[in-house]
Amino acid sequence: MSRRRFREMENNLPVNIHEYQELAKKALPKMHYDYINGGAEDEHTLRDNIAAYGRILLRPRVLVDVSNINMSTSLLGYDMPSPIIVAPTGSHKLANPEGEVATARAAASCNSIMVLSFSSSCRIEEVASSCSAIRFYQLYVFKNRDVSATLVRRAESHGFKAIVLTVDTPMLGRREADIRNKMVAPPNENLEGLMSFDDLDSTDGSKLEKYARDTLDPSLSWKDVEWLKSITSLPILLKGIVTAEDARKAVEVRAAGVIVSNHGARQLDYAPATISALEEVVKAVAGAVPVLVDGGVRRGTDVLKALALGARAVMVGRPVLFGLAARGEAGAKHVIEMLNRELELAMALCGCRSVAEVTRDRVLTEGDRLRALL
Ligand SMILES: Cc1cc2nc3c(=O)[nH]c(=O)nc-3n(C[C@H](O)[C@H](O)[C@H](O)COP(=O)(O)O)c2cc1C
Ligand SMILES: CCCCCCC(=O)C(=O)O
Repeated sequence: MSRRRFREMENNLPVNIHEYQELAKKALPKMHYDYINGGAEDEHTLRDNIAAYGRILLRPRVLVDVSNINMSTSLLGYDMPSPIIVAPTGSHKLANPEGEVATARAAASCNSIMVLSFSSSCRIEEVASSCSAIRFYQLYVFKNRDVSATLVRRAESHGFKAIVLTVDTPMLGRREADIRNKMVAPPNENLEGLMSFDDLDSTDGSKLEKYARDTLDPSLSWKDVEWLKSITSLPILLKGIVTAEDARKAVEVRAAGVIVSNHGARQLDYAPATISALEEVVKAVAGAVPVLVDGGVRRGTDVLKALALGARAVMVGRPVLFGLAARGEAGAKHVIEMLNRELELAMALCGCRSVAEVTRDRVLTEGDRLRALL
């Protein structure tokens, strides 16, 4: 590439996640963009996941020497240069033909942990051999438990370091854009030889929803965490918890971590925005295990707010897919880098030199403002 062309591209690089979203919308067929961007039913929670961050204000402290900012932290004993992790999202080949392999390389080049989705469009083995990095594997439990168990064993034997069990999806949420578009997901190559999907074509509506209805086990319950423990020695994080009651149960069943998530508002509409549910969960867990959060993180300041409310790390879903759709691996990498740089700046401007200094008093929540009026 000529130096001039390179400079042109550099000058036109998106400067924030919103611009990546615009580019992704232009780049993708409507069915695929709607699948990635959409939420369940009225999309109330989808809007609120983002809006709730906007209702939290920052309380910066000044005249702190911030010439060195250290964003590093650790999770399950693994050191991370920043608390930003790639959330599990299915079917990356919808965004880019290289799929999860490109995303894995992008995350690895930022030393960021990636959680590979059970609904990955690339094979576990292919992702594992594409680059070396710490990776976790997200699990759905199918009616046919052998299928899920086989994938867990494959992930474990290919070096994945933890299982993220998604607990908010006994059935797929009602995503009306997908129904209208008759959404078809690319084949999950990991399931080749394990199951067949003959009658999906007969469905008039979201084929993804039909596939989920046929496969996901709606009887999954707390006792099944024991089953999962019996088939893997990896630590298990539970993803999709938004209440103190369930957070306490997660600790009781000895989960290694809790992820406050509403599945990017794709499951139960009118579930709370995750940043509004975070503190309740953090208090209930009382330091027993790390608490992560995802949903609506679009800015470094959002990450800082989540850390201040007790999150050990945050996961980002759609932003990485927007980057991938817009510019492939380079775009996904740029998205992670941009969020890291924004977090660094937010920490400096708030007078926080390390994540340990991002304390509760750096944020003013809606609850704080209401309590101040009493
Ligand atoms: C296109 C898409 C696919 C997703 N696929 C999965 C999945 O396979 N497994 C899972 O546990 N969560 C899945 N999620 C939810 C994400 O892990 C995460 O909770 C959510 O994207 C966070 O919200 P954000 O997109 O606003 O960052 C998916 C989300 C999106 C947008
Ligand atoms: C096996 C069920 C399909 C899951 C589709 C991926 C997903 O979680 C999503 O939110 O979309």
